[in-house]
Amino acid sequence: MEPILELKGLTKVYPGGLKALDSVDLSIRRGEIFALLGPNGAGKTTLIGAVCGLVRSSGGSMHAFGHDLAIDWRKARSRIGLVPQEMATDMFETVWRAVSYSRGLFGLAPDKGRIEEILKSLSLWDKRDEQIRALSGGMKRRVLIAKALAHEPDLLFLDEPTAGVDVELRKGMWTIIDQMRARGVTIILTTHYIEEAEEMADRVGIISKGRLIMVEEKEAMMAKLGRTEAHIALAEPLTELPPTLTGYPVELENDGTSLRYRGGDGTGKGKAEVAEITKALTRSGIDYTGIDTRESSLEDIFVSLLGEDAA
Ligand SMILES: Nc1ncnc2c1ncn2[C@@H]1O[C@H](COP(=O)(O)OP(=O)(O)OP(=O)(O)O)[C@@H](O)[C@H]1O
Repeated sequence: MEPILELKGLTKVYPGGLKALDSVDLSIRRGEIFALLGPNGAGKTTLIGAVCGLVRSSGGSMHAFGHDLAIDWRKARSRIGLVPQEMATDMFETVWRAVSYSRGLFGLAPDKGRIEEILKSLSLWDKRDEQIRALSGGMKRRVLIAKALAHEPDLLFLDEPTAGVDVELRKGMWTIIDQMRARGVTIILTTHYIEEAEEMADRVGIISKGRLIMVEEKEAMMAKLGRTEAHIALAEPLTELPPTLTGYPVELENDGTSLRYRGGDGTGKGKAEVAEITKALTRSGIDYTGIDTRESSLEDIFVSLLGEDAA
């Protein structure tokens, strides 16, 4: 299937010489949720801005829905929605007017029923006649989402949709994003909350210093780069490892009072090896009093990848 968005060699050099995007290649599939992860200043907002026409790219090409954005920008633009990080909307407008206006801006016929549906799904219906400035931060953010949904985009960018909102609202946002996906909207989100990518995304891209250093299916990334770490507390300290543990990635720690295992590949191999190790200990007559096993998270993977990139 043709990608919904295709970037090739996308580059942005800001006046002054800073290369915010360095030859980014990315294909987005129809209907997926793609999470773009990266530290502050990595280039996430610049990438979104380039696709949405807010930032002029310095090189490369962008195609959306088969249209070359450099030529047919208008045709593609009406199908792309953006929820920016910050409110750029009239604070004195009412919620209803702001959201209805967004629909009109894209040339769609007014549809009160659709606006009502959107406001209800975002729990903004009761606030429809309030001025935006009177809303809480979380509600303002939902107004931004409502505005972006009002013109029924097929491709939606969410730039840090849950930054600064409380945990409860964040979970509520995830539900809304899930509902959008169910309607067939393709979603690209940037986030600082790796938990959010772990929860929501089908694929994850990691960007650092303007370079897309990895793009993978989330599950594949976790399987490829995931690790198991286990600490086995020993009943009596050891001075050296028993021969039965030769070949396993284990070492003694805490003055020989525990064993540390670090290995596996995120597909369950680690847990299986830890079980073998405990059997080997029993065979060698070594007692243990507890095992603490932990699978690495997307966060661990992210940190280790960025560590490599920084080196
Ligand atoms: N208008 C601009 N002029 C010059 N440099 C800019 C401009 N906008 C962004 N930059 C720089 O480009 C780099 C990428 O910025 P960008 O906002 O795309 O990063 P980001 O990944 O979205 O960061 P954050 O997570 O903090 O939002 C940063 O070094 C930033 O300082």
